[in-house]
Amino acid sequence: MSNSLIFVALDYADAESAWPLIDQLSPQQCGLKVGKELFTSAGPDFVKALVKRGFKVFLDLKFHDIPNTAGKAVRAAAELGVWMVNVHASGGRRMLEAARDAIADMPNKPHLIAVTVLTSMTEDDLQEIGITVSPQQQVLRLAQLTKSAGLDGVVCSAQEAQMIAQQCGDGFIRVTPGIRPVGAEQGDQRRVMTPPEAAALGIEVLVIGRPITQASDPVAALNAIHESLTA
Ligand SMILES: O=c1ccn([C@@H]2O[C@H](COP(=O)(O)O)[C@@H](O)[C@H]2O)c(=O)[nH]1
Repeated sequence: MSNSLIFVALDYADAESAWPLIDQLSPQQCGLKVGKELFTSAGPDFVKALVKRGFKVFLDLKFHDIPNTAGKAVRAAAELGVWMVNVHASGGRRMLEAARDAIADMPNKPHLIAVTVLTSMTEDDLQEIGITVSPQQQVLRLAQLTKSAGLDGVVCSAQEAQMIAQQCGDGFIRVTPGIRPVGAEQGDQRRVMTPPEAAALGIEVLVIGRPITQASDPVAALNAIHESLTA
């Protein structure tokens, strides 16, 4: 049996388009990830409705701003009752610490994690923005910064998950998008892995969007992924 949680990335244009799938899901099957597109159109009340239904919600807004603004945004996100919120690690130590401090007094505070290197990015993409190390090296640098700033974990690709466990220790949450079942379209993702391979690494959270949401039968696609983890 796999210990990896699957979060379905609800990358829909609006709440109306997202509800038909949500209505067929249960909190025992998966968590739900709400990103920039759906949050911008559906807003905080939609997120609260998912929380009220008992789902673990990952509010994936990837805040990246000056420390004061990022901290206040993280606090506002946490007050929606979500399970996990995130910022970009490249915002730097003071921003990460401001985000951490902004929710420190909350009794049921969400997990606070930081994005390292987007799973869509390659070494060439990093070069173009002036980062002259490999994605792996940059992920490690940002994961170590995130850990030392007192956050709970990182978003990385599954390809870096083992290295992060070795360097940052058990209990540091690894959240991995870029998960693609065999035969699924890669799309814009570049650093990818299949669900069984990722689960075998003990990755805590697998984020899966289009392979589920764009399948002709999304619930069957999710069930097939679950079955592939235990096969
Ligand atoms: O590095 C990152 C950080 C976040 N994401 C998000 O995860 C999902 C992936 O969706 P797929 O359809 O399975 O590609 C999407 O919401 C991204 O915004 C990421 O892919 N990589």
